[in-house]
Amino acid sequence: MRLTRLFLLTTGLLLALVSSLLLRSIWTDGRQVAAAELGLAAMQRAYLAMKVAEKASAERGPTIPVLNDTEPAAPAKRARLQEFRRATDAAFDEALTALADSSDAASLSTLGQLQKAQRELARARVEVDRVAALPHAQRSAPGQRLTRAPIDLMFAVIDTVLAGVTTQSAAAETVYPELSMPLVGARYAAELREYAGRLGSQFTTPLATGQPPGREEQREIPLLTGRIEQLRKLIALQARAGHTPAPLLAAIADMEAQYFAVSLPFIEQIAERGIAGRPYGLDSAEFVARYVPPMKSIVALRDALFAAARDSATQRVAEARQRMAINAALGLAVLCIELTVFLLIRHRVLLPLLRSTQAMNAVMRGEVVQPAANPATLLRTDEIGDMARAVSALQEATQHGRALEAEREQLIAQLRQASDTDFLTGLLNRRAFTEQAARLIAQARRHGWPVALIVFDMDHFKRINDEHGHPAGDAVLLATAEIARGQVRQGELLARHGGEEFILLAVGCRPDEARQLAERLRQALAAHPVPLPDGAPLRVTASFGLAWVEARQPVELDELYRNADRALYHAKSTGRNRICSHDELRSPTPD
Ligand SMILES: Nc1nc2c(ncn2[C@@H]2O[C@H](COP(=O)(O)OP(=O)(O)OP(=O)(O)O)[C@@H](O)[C@H]2O)c(=O)[nH]1
Repeated sequence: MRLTRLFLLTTGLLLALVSSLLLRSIWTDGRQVAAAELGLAAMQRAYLAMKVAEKASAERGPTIPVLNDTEPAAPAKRARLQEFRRATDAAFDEALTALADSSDAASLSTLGQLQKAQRELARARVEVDRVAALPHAQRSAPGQRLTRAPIDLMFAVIDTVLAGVTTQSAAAETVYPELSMPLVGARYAAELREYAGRLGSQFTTPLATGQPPGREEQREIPLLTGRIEQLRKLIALQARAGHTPAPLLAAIADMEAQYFAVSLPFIEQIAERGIAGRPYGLDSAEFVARYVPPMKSIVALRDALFAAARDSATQRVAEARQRMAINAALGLAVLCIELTVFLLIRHRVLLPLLRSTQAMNAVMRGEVVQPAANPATLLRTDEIGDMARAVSALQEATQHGRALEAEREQLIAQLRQASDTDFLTGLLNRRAFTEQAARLIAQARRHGWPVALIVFDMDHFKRINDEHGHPAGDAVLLATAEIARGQVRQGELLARHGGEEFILLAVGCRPDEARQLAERLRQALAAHPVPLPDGAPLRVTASFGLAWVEARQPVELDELYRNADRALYHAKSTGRNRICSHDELRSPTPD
């Protein structure tokens, strides 16, 4: 796998891992926040239901004086009762509205329970009003217990409301179990408030009538006192479990000081007197004035428990939100670092590596290449800088070597050409001619081609040198070479054979064509006077010796040359500026 790909892959995997861890953590915190918010909302609805219980319980306070009133329809007592009833109704309205706004199953169930309690309360109130309208003598007739029945109906209302409270509290605990402790405590406090109220209610009729408590009251009082003590212990247990905030401890201490240290002993004393048939020593109004206010400490404890639950949940929500924010920021930072590291490694390692590799490949292919690294990379002091410098040095050394090689080859070519070429005329020299002619003759031999050889020599050349000087002789040789080169065709080999003698080999050339070629050369030379260095034209001629072999005849260069040379000699000796062929030498001369 290529490094770039491997690096991309590992970076991607790392990113995926970090992102999934972060997302998981954010998702967990998000769920906790959502659960806490749901739990808080459910707890608030439970609190509203407890307020209903509190108000409906408090409504019994002004109900009992109205029921026991000696003077029916006493306006002040009636007005007070109406005021308490309105408070209960308002508490019902608030709780029912909140429950109706929430669509979960627990809220619907609690809504049903509170609506049932509302109907029960309506019936209880009707009963209260009916009994209160009866003549006093009828209401207070011993054994009739007419005033007790409506109060029992009101107790039933509280039981129904508390069932709703339990449903709603359980819902809050289910979605957010951390609320469990304070909510249970608050429920105990609400129950304690109710039972404390009921305990007080046992005495209002006996106190109003000055009678000892009836059989029913005597049975209820120890039951209620026992339940109250039980709730006290449960609340104390709740308070001892885990960390209890200072305001909560203060509320418990306040309840102990006000209700348990004062009100409860007071009520036990009243009960004792009543059961013993002794005078109570206070009327119903005085009893209410002493017994009811300390009960506020129980409600205060309930509210303190709610506040503790709310604070704890709110704090956890804030902590979870903070964690989410920190995790998101951390995640973003990790992503940025990952990306930066990736770009840095790509820019500082992978790209220089790639460029160096490309440079080395190009060097191997012998291509002209761009620099192996940019100037900044070459200045680096790390390993990549070392590598870039090494590759760059290799590149330079290779380029230098190549330049030397090219120079050497050029030199060899020049030397080869110089060794093959006649320095004066630029034609092939004798050695090169012999070499190349041997190859051509071998080729002609293989194919059975005819071959012709023409040897020509300048006439009276010594005289030219002698009369016009050696440079003039050189000029004549040069001009002769030029003229001859103009007559030569592809495949014909022309050379300066030595001194003022030239040689021309024509492969695939028949005898008649060879003679025509020699004639063209002779005429061309004769027709072109050579301009001497002093400017004067000089007419020059040459004599030609011609030899050949017919097609498919054995051919040897040496033999051909000997024949052509003899023919040339003959041409010289028979007048010069003429062509003589070897066959003429063989044929008998006319004279
Ligand atoms: N200028 C010059 N002269 C050369 C060169 N090579 C040979 N010669 C001269 O060519 C002359 C050849 O003379 P000869 O062999 O006597 O022949 P010739 O004078 O041409 O007489 P024929 O061949 O009989 O017509 C000599 O004087 C050589 O010195 C050369 O490269 N340059």
